[in-house]
Amino acid sequence: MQIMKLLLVINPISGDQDKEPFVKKIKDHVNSQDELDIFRTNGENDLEQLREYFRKKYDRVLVIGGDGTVKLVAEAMDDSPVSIGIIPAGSANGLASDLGLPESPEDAITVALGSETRKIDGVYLNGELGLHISDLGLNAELIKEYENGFFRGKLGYALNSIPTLFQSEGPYDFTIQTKNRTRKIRGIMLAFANSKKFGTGAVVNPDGKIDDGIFEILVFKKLDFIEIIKTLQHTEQLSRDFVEIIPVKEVRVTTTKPVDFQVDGEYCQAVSEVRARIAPQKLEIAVGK
Ligand SMILES: Nc1ncnc2c1ncn2[C@@H]1O[C@H](COP(=O)(O)OP(=O)(O)OP(=O)(O)O)[C@@H](O)[C@H]1O
Repeated sequence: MQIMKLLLVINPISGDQDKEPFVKKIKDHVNSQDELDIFRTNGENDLEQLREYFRKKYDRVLVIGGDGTVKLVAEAMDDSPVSIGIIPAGSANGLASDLGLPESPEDAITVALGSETRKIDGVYLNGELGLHISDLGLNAELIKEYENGFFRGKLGYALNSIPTLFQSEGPYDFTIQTKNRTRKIRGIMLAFANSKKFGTGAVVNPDGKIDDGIFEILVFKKLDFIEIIKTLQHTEQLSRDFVEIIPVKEVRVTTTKPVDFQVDGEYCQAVSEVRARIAPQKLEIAVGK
């Protein structure tokens, strides 16, 4: 029998839930001869510490956390060819939901250790790797408030959202430069979307595919509750008065004043320029038994 070398990366605080029951289930699942290294994130110098782990060759990296933790692992492993198994345990889990990964811990562990894998694209944004959806404007403002707020988890996000929605500094004037064209569009938020839906399940980018070698620029022009409900129902075309969609491989977005910016649910800082380019087939994720 082949001995597997596994690295388990756990974010102890994501999604406000205890991860130890997951660890126990994983230990029950793997063979007793398998090597299992465990790293618990501390939120301070995780990237440097994880890079040390990747001096060793692993057969699979298992991640218990949200999108931010998957992104951390992807950055630490750089171009190492090992595939990642995701056990979703964040407040929103956008990437896992986009990939159709199971929500129940038992099924997620089976898939995370399974043999069916899928390659996905990444997007470099000002040199930082994003895997899911990053944005400038309203959603980044919400994430900033959430990170500064007292509550975590979905309820925390909702509670922190309310004041921000009324105090948002937008709309913003976005200048979007692609190879052949420069456009100026006013909106409350501009997203760089590598996939279809937000972690909440809202389908904001109906044509988005996480492995097609392109990403979409989405400019949301206004807060329109009817259109937001359509995104939750996944059915209808979204109106161009609500969102404008531009497929790109490379783009430069500038604003007249600094705008809050987030990558995969992690607040970065306010910026007035984002240069983004696709990184095709960047990561391999376990998606089936
Ligand atoms: N031990 C820790 N203490 C405090 N913060 C931590 C710790 N470990 C990781 N973090 C922080 O957790 C964040 C990443 O969380 P992650 O995105 O995985 O989960 P989440 O925010 O709950 O979920 P989601 O991104 O799906 O909404 C990073 O900002 C990281 O710095």
